[in-house]
Amino acid sequence: MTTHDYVIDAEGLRRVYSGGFEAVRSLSFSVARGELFALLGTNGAGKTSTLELLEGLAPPSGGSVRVLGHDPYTERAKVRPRVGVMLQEGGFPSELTVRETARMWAGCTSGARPVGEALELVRLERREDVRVKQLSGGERRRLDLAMALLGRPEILFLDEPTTGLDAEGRRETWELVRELRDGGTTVLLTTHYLEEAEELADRLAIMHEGRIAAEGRVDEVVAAYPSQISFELPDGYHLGDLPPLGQLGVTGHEMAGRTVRLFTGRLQAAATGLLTWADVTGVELRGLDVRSASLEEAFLNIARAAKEETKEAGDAGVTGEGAAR
Ligand SMILES: Nc1ncnc2c1ncn2[C@@H]1O[C@H](COP(=O)(O)OP(=O)(O)OP(=O)(O)O)[C@@H](O)[C@H]1O
Repeated sequence: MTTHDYVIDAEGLRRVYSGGFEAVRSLSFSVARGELFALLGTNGAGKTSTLELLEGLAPPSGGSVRVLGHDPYTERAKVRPRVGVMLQEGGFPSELTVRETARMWAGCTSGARPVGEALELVRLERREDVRVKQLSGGERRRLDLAMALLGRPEILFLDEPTTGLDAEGRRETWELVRELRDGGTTVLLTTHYLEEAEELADRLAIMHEGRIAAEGRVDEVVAAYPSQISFELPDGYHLGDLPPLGQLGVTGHEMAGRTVRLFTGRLQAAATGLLTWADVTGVELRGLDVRSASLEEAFLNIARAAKEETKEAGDAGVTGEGAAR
C-alpha cells in the first residue's frame, strides 16, 4: 500500500501540554480509506489528545500528521468540510430544540444533508421538538453523532461514541457506524469498550501512556497473547505431579494458593493432555476454566505489564523491558 492510499497518516506524533506533560509520545499509525480504526486505551492513555491532533484542534508538539493529504491544523479549511467530528461533549445550547440545533449546525456546514435525514439516521426524528436539556444522555450522544454526519463526511472521528448509551442504543449505533463504513466512510473511533472494538474495528491500536502498545487486526493483536487454563490443584497433589508442563505445550504458569493458572499457545493440546491426566489419575479438577486468548486478555496484559514496568523502575531506579508473557 502506498502512502496515497492512507487518508490518515501520523508519523512520530507528539503532544506536550503547557505544564510539560507529554500525553502523546511519538505515535505513528495510518488509516486507509474506508477502514474502521479503533483507538483503545486505559484512562488517560492519550486517545483524546491524539484525536484532537488529527482533527486539527491543536498543533502537534512534534512529528507530523496528514489527513486527506493535508495538515489538519495549518490547512484546516481544506480538511474541515470533509470530516465529521463527534467530540466527547457536544456542548450544544441546552435551550434550543433538537430541530433548531440541527438547523443551526446545518447553517455552518457546507453541502449539509437535510436536517430530517440526519436526525432519522440516528433515530431522533420523533424528538425534533424537544429541548436539548430534556434529552437523555444517550439521546444527546445520538444528536452529537447526527451533527457529525450532517456534512456527509469522508472521515468520521468519533470520541467514545457510545458512552452513556444503553445496550440497545449501543447496538443501534454500531449498526449505523457499520453502515457508514460499508458506504465508504473512513471511521476513527476511540472507545473504552473492548466489545465495541471487537465488533467494529478492521484494525485497532491499544494505547498506554501516550504510546501504541499493540496494533493490528483483532486476531493479530490477540495472537500475541496466550490462552489460559486454570483449576484447583487436587488435595494431596503438587504442581510437580502434573504431566511435564513443557510437554503439554504450557509456556508459563502462576500459582495463587491452590489455584493453578497455565498459559499456552496450544490450548486444545494442553487441555487434552491435562484432562487425560486427570481422568487416568482419577482426580477432579475443581474450578476448571479454559479460556482462549481474547482482546480483553491482551488489554489486561498490556496494562499489567506496564504497571510491573513502572514498579520495577521505581524499585530499581531503571526501566524494565516490555513485559507480555
Ligand atoms: N489540557 C491538558 N493539560 C495537561 N494535561 C492534560 C490536558 N488534557 C489532558 N491531559 C492529560 O493527558 C493525558 C491523556 O489525556 P487524554 O484525555 O488524551 O486521555 P484519554 O486516553 O482520552 O483518556 P480517557 O479515556 O480517560 O478519556 C492524561 O494524563 C490527562 O490528564
